Amino acid sequence: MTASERRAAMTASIMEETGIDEEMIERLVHAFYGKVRKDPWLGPVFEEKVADWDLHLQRMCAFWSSVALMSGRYRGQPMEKHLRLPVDGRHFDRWLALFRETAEEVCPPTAAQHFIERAQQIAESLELGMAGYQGQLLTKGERLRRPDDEVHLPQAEMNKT
Ligand code: HEM
Repeated sequence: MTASERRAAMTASIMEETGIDEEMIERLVHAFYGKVRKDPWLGPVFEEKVADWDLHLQRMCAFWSSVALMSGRYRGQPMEKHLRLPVDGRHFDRWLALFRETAEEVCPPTAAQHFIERAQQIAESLELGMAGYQGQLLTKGERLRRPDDEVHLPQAEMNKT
């Protein structure tokens, strides 16, 4: 068996076990970013960076296909794209809450769980990487917290301070 045949076999077996296919990934990615764009914590951070939403959504479908189905469709450097964003652990919590909510709405339970577990692991590694970039070494379970004036806060949060 060649490497690409092995990969195809692996993808086929994950699809069979989880029920995930490219169409489900597309529905999940589109529904999730629909919520992200309306979210007061996350929406403005994305609007600032993403000029071409069709392209972003295509990349995110390829990314999730690679992560969830091991299809190898995505090639990129996600860490590099996040290091300088004005966010901290509060934004990651929000991102994960929206992702979990959407996965549970769009996917059957086994598939939702498959996506959520991977999202949690990647979110944790992005947060750790971002902390390192800010000069903070997080211990296990510790969260990245940055000064309020270095991150994007929703209007309601800013009024509290
Ligand atoms: C606080 C949470 C997050 C925020 C605010 C955020 C924001 C963004 C933004 C603004 C971009 C576009 C960057 C650009 O085009 O310059 C982006 C790209 C991306 N994000 Fe996130 N992100 C977050 C969490 C995550 C998580 C948890 C994952 C994975 C599970 C993820 C995966 C990606 C990927 C794969 C890209 C595309 C990189 C590329 O263009 O190749 N992000 N993100």
